[in-house]
Amino acid sequence: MTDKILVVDHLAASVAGQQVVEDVSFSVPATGITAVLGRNGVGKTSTLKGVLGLYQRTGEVTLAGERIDDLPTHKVVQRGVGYVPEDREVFSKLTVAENLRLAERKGAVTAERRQLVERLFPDLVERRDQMAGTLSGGQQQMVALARALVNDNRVLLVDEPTKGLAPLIVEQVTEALREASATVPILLVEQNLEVVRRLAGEAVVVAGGRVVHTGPAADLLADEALTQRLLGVHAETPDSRPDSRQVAP
Ligand SMILES: Nc1ncnc2c1ncn2[C@@H]1O[C@H](COP(=O)(O)OP(=O)(O)OP(=O)(O)O)[C@@H](O)[C@H]1O
Repeated sequence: MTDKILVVDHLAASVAGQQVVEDVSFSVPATGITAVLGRNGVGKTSTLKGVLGLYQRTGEVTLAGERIDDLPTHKVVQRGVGYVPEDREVFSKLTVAENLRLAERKGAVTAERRQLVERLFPDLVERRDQMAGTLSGGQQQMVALARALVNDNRVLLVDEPTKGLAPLIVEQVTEALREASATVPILLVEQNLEVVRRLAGEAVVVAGGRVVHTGPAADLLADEALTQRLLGVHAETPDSRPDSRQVAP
């Protein structure tokens, strides 16, 4: 029995003939939230896509002790890797309920998962018949999260869920992720360091397509010099405003 749900070993990924992940190794604990941090364009999203097989990759990826790097994306997903993409990718011409139904994997939806989604996102229950394209950005993010959470996954890969959202909605999404993380481990790409501070147990910092730091998120954020060097921002104080500390471009 391993305490790591996902192990990524010397992952390299390329797209359109360009190498976008050079050599990334890290592991995701079987509980809690692990944050992937780094400046813009360093390869955070590409790392998630490499794990999923959406980008051509080499290296080893192990899920609960089993290799998944030789599987096509749909099989990686079937094994229990949920994905919430950065741009949400809801089906805008379908209703909220239809978006959720399409995401349901045979045998992966349980009564507990449905209840969790309904508890976390009461607004979506009310809006179940509304076209997803007419929802606000925050509501669309909730649809994207709900689609991953309705299935009994072994790990979730969540890419910048608070990007572009108003502070109140950032708060709601943060709370939803916190509650969800009690039921499934999460690998979270996130630029808002206050959200990271509140959610993440571990942090993985990427620069130039490589991992340059791993360790407890709280230790990284408490180290002003290190945070400045790796992320280009000053470390936060507990009373810093949630929307004021983003990783520098
Ligand atoms: N489909 C693609 N075609 C061409 N280049 C790409 C593609 N996807 C990513 N890249 C390039 O790979 C590099 C890493 O991009 P990636 O989106 O993984 O970075 P990121 O760390 O997630 O950035 P951000 O924080 O801005 O979202 C960038 O230089 C980007 O331009």
